[in-house]
Amino acid sequence: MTLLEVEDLVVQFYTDDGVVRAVDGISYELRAGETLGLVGESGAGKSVASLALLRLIRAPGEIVRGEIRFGGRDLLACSDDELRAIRGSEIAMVFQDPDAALNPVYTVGEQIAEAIRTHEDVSDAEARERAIDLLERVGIPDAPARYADYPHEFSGGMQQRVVIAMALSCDPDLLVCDEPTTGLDVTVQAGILELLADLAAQSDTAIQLVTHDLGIVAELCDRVLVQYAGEIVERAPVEELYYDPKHPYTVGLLASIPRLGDDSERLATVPGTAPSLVDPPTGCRFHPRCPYAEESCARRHPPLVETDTEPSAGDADPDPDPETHLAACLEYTGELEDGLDYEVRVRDGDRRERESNREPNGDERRGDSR
Ligand SMILES: Nc1ncnc2c1ncn2[C@@H]1O[C@H](COP(=O)(O)OP(=O)(O)OP(=O)(O)O)[C@@H](O)[C@H]1O
Ligand code: NI
Repeated sequence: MTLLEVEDLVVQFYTDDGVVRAVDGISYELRAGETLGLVGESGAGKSVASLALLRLIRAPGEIVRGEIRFGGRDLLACSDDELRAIRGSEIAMVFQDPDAALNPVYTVGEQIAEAIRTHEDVSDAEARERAIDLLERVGIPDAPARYADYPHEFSGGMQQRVVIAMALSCDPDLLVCDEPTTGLDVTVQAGILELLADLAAQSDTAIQLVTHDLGIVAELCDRVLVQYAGEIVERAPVEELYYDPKHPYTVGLLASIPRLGDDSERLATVPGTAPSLVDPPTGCRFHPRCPYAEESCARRHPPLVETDTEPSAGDADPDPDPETHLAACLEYTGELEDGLDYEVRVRDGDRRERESNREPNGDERRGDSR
């Protein structure tokens, strides 16, 4: 069942340097209970896209256009009151900095209990009991005693657990996590990720997860969106993205040979720099950095299309199946003359090597890539 549907979302910031189109016409959907990863290098617009879901874009920024349908309502058309009711009860957010999400003058227990009472008519005693249950559920040892502690009495990792407990207090349908473990040390990260993985597996809560970390994506996500310069350039189920990436930018990100189910692996750095969002490159925004760019790439903006069908130069055909592998590259509209030529080597946990070769003219040898 489709839970969230984003259509043609555009977010701009009005700065001294000009109009920054941080999110430029993205469309995607999220089904109940699934975990969707949003990856891409710094400045691609991942956080802005996530904040826009709850209309949390502040001046000098603005949502210029688009639709965000959630459970049948258009969040961009809701009243502020309606939106406030949805925020925290149906959609909850977890950001990178737990410190900023917690109020230093109240105990963590009070804050969680308060979050519960905001959305539900329960007695103080019941709110307290539920808050303690939540603290236990997110792995805070000695929860009844820690209820009365203040945020500064917790470590960063424990604070993030508290934030997640608060986010879960109203059993949201959608949890938006933006770099939830960045800044925490590695062992603490592992604990938080395990918690999120449990949540993803055990509850009906859908998760939209923004991260730089491909190891995290491999571990937690069902599907992945790759964002580049405000646009989605590839969309695929997680295994397909790793074993059979279709967009040259994704191939660049994966160049570090990520290992599925293995330790975290940061995204590789793609040579060149992220383009200006004030005056992005013409045609394909990735073309100045793309090893396969041809003259047409500077002229024609590639639509996000299915990668497995016969190439056609038509416009994007919105496919109702979110599992379909999509990429925005002229290769898939049949407009690239020489085709893509890359090799993806992925070693999985068993150390078996899988290869996927792409040769000029789109003649693809896949080996045992599936
Ligand atoms: N408050 C703001 N004022 C002006 N421009 C902004 C503001 N917030 C974001 N932007 C612009 O939007 C672009 C996208 O920012 P965003 O934070 O979404 O990137 P990101 O993909 O989340 O990057 P990171 O991985 O570093 O978090 C930035 O490059 C910046 O130019
Ligand atoms: Ni961000």
